[in-house]
Amino acid sequence: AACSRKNRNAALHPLWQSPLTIPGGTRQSPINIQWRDSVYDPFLKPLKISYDPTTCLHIWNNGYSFLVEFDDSTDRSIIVGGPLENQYRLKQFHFHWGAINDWGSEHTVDSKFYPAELHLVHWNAVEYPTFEEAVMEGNGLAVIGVFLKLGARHEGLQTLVDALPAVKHKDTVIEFDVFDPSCLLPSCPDYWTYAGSLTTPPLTESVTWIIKKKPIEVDEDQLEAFRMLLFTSDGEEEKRMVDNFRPLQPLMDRTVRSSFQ
Ligand SMILES: COc1ccc(/C(C)=C/C(=O)O)cc1
Ligand SMILES: [Zn+2]
Repeated sequence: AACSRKNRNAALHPLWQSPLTIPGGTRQSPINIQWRDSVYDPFLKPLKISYDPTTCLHIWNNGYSFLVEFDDSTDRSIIVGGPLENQYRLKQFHFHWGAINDWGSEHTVDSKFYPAELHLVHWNAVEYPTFEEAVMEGNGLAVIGVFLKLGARHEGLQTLVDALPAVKHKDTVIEFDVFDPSCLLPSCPDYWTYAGSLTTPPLTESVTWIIKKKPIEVDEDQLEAFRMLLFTSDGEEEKRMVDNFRPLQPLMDRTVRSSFQ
């Protein structure tokens, strides 16, 4: 008799209709960073960041977040050092945030959520010819994560916030041709680093994560500006773009290293 195949649907994430867990995944992101379990690595170098503000191109609402995308055809905006063996080119940055200030970040520190998290996505253009190919390789990407906490207004972020109404709907783009993302980094050099993955499809295990220890401060109006964006296209029933973060993933056989004692 034909064997009956139990049709067990893997849990699907409401946002992307894609599996929450990657079969065979051993290095998925995000994770909780347990401060006392992180291991100080004295051989970690300082992270060197050099961005050329004129490589900024545009802001795009891709229906999941808003991406600020950069011209990555040359090595004008790069990071090097830290845990990285090569230099990596800046491709885009984006954020994850909640409907309210109690949650929104993807990573947590000692199980604490921040209201939002910035991801600066870089790729290994030394070893791979295109971003798309780097996305598929274990050392293909390096993402700097910066936590956002509620506090003083962030003047550098405000120029970005002022442009958001122009990309309210999914698949809208606005030219944004001068911006220096280093203004969004905390001055403290301390970071954690671990081997992980993308947190949206294709969820590939290609990311060296560099999570800054110190958050930056933004004010309530700036977080509210994120929350007035829409997941939906113009003309569709409006769905506010909020809670666009992936659930925490198991640490499995990984150690989080710290650049500080
Ligand atoms: C090739 O298609 C891609 C889609 C998304 C991404 C990223 C950078 C996802 C994430 O930020 O988690 C990369 C490639
Ligand atoms: Zn992200």
